[in-house]
Amino acid sequence: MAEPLLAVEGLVKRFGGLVATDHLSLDVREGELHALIGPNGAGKTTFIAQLMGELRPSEGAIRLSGVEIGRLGTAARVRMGLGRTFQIVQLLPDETALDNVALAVQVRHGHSFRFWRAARRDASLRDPARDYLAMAGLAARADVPVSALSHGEQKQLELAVALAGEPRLLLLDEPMAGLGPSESRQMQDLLAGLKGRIGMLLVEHDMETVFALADRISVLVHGRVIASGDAAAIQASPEVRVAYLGEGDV
Ligand SMILES: Nc1ncnc2c1ncn2[C@@H]1O[C@H](COP(=O)(O)OP(=O)(O)OP(=O)(O)O)[C@@H](O)[C@H]1O
Repeated sequence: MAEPLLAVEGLVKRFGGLVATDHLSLDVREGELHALIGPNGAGKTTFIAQLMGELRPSEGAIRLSGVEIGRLGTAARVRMGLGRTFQIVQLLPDETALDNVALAVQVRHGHSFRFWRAARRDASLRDPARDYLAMAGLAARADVPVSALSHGEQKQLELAVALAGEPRLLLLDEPMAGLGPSESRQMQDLLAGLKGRIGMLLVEHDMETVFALADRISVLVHGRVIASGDAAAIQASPEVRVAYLGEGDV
């Protein structure tokens, strides 16, 4: 069988006596959207931080297309095709939407921030940046400063910035957080459009979104994956009902 895009095996993270990640194993296949759900404190943020190289695991392996990346720094992982969006938006508020994406294109090209002012008018950065904005549904808002964008548009812009890194695997940390119903629908459509092209690991509390989008869902409780399967299997799982979703809520 082909190597999955992401393979995590037996990952453990201890904080003193607390086991925040408890022998966690999961994989994401090429083009798959795999959702990770779990109650507050289950260890989702800690897991993403280990995938990105922001936290060093205590034990276990993380492989990207078969290559062990668990000891690499964040920048090296990004160069190998890892990308992420954040729970709380991390954008340059005074710059326009287009400038934020063009800067991400420039970083991927390996240029230093020092040349940013000169690069601002560089078509080789701005043309691809417009394409990423369009992929995130923001073509018409290119020249608007971030601070004047709605919260939903800022989340879309974060997606465009992440896409500018040309990730093979995109970690999405609560992309629906704080969005209204129509903004949520738009974000759902955008993510649905990326399926099949980019592997995605989606951490999300919004169950409607998770059940609508995910090819597979893994349920994390106290740092352990207690169930993994498609939406129907997760909704039918007695362990999930008891441990997480609450009897009768699904
Ligand atoms: N740096 C740290 N030192 C000690 N304990 C930590 C640290 N980071 C996280 N924890 C603990 O690890 C556990 C998992 O936390 P984590 O933030 O990963 O959960 P989560 O699933 O992301 O929660 P939420 O949905 O609220 O974001 C919690 O018990 C938390 O208190």
